[in-house]
Amino acid sequence: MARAAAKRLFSLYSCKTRNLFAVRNLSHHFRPALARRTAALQIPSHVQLPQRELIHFTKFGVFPYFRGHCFCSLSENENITPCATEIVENKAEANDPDGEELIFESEDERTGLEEKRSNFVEIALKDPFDIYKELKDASDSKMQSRSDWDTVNEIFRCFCQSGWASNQALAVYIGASFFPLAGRKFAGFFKKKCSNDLVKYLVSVGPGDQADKFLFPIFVEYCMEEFTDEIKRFREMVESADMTQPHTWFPFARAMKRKIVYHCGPTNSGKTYNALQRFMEAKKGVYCSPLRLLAMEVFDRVNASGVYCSLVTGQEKKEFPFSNHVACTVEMVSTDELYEVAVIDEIQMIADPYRGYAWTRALLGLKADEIHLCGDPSVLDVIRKICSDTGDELVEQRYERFKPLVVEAKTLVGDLKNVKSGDCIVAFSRREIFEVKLAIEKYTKHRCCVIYGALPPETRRQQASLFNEQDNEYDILVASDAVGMGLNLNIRRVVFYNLTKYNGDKMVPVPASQVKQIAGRAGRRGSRYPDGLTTTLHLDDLEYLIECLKKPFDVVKRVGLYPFFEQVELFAAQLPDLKFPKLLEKFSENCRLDGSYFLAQNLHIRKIANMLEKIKGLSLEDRFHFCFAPVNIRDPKAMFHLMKFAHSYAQELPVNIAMGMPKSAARNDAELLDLETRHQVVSMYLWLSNHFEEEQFPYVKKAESMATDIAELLGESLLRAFWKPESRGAQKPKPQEKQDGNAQTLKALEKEDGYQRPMSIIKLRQQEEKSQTIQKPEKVTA
Ligand SMILES: Nc1ncnc2c1ncn2[C@@H]1O[C@H](COP(=O)(O)OP(=O)(O)OP(=O)(O)O)[C@@H](O)[C@H]1O
Repeated sequence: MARAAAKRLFSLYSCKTRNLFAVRNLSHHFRPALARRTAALQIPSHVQLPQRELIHFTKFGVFPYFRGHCFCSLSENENITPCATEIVENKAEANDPDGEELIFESEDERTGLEEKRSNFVEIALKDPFDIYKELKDASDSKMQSRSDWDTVNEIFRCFCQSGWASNQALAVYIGASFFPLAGRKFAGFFKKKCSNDLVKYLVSVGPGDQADKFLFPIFVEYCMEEFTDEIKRFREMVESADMTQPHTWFPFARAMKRKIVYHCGPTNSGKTYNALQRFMEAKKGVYCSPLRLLAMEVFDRVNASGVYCSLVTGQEKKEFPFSNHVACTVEMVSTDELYEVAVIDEIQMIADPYRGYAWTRALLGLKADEIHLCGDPSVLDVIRKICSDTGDELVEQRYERFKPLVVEAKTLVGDLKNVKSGDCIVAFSRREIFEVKLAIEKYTKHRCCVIYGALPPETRRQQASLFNEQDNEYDILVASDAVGMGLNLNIRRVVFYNLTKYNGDKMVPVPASQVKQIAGRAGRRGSRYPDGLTTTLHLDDLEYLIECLKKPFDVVKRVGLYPFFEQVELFAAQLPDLKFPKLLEKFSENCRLDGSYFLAQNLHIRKIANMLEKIKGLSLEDRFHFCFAPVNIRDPKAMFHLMKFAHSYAQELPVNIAMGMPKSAARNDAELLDLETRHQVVSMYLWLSNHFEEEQFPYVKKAESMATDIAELLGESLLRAFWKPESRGAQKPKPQEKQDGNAQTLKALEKEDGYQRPMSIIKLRQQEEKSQTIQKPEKVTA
């Protein structure tokens, strides 16, 4: 009866938009306890502790805690105040139309428990606060039987190890690392003071979930009295890592009435063209690019059209006198300047796990009357949501491709001899790119230009213009996914050499959005090939290509966010003894985000932070900024130079490039790799000179000229490249070997009459999966 009454106390609502849980119909019995707890804790609303599923409602203790994204808070008059306006009834409510009853466990569980607890209803339903008070006031407990005592010990052992309780405890600011100790102290206190009835009740329940749920609210009462300092410290730490309202970080932008225009459509549909028209018309404008290369293209294009424009990237600043326009990389955009028009290109990259935060910062922080976003529709929903938070007006403009992309069903039937002038062969590793180039140049009359990510933008541009020009023999382009963005290319047909790539761990199919972006490079309005074609080398991959092209864009729900240095500094003040890498780790663990954001992946940053630990004399701010230097963390030579730069900087010595300049173009792949690394080192030097005190980087001019020379040498080397590729350091496994030990290597497939890639990896995977499912019954029979 009492239990039924207790259960009638609550019902859950969830907010469709924010997964919000709110409490209603609180009984008079429980309301004061609830109010007391929430008020004492001052639990803020709209919070999410990352990767944690937090507290729901404890069985009898009514804790207004949260799950998923948010939880509710109490207003001063003790009514439950939902944290969002749009409250929609959830499943629990549907089960319980009157909002009268909340089912906590299955019918069977409940019946079992009812029986088990029939003798202990009083204890089970008692306010945990009262139980705690009784324990506190009690004299030491009486002797219990050996077996009861063993059970109680086991119950507390389970409680202290309970992931559920540890997670729930976060909501009352008991950190995961402190929880086991707090649990043990609580166990000691409880066992010392508990009454016979309590012991009997616990023994009847036994170790496990039910006991944990019974003990937890009492544990909270205990902690709130015993560990006020620890709770305060943890709360302050969590609050200093609060990233729940990033739009409030930019009060000036919030004070403006901004108009956001979303140019939404596939590649090659004229989005950027239209946005740039507005940019050039404006009195003052900024263009934010995902790549240095694209910023350079826009810089050249806009200046060529008679509008003075400056260029700002991490590595260079080319300021045109009297220019009111600037083309920059998105990370470099100023949120202090006032602009009439801003363009943020490739806005879908706002969801990029590593760099997305830079787009978020630009979108939230730009002080521009008009902001033009260009990109595919995948992030449209989340942009709508962000605009509603910021109060900006959003205008959506839809685009279609000028001419549809046509899939060639014939494919190259596995033979690179079938390439034609104007083809771009796309492969997803450097090794494959050079293998393809080698094969094409060996078996056909065509010559190849090459574009991949490790090449400097200058070299990529040089290769692109060589390919675009008609009066030379370089009529084939072999490229990585780097071709998907930023270059104006006259591509007739995009041919996918394969459709899998290494993700740092294993070979995976290339995501559909990336396939679309790359395939979309074929055919360009106003170019030699206005109609675009795409196909695969291998017939087996065609199906996947068509599937990707047909697939609608995935809807992205969250965008990247990363703290500013000031936030990390504030957080560091709470944990003064922690080393920087540990600090970053702690921040990631404890930061709170609203449901529209995720914390950017910071593996790269943490790896550099770890290496910097060996260097003494760097301030926290220096360490933070060094971590963003553009370096390939898998290239030990480049990492070595970064450490050297940091070391000199910490010693307050002039930072020297300390690297020789190669005399000639590369004669083999090892030399080509070396040139790539050298360019990276010089580029890093330039980046550091732009981000740290200039006086400490006196060799900027030298670095600039080295960068130009190395880029030229790289270009020359690529034209001569007629060798087998080598690996850089610990390389990825060869795709075929990784997927199928029996598969022939690429080399073995070089046939006398042409060059064939081994069988499609996607096909191989499907075959493997099929054979596994066929084999399964055999295993069962065996
Ligand atoms: N109105 C126009 N007049 C002349 N040329 C145009 C026009 N619109 C677009 N173009 C040209 O068409 C090509 C594709 O346009 P644009 O780069 O703007 O497309 P996009 O949708 O932004 O594609 P992507 O996402 O690949 O950059 C460009 O070469 C551009 O100069």
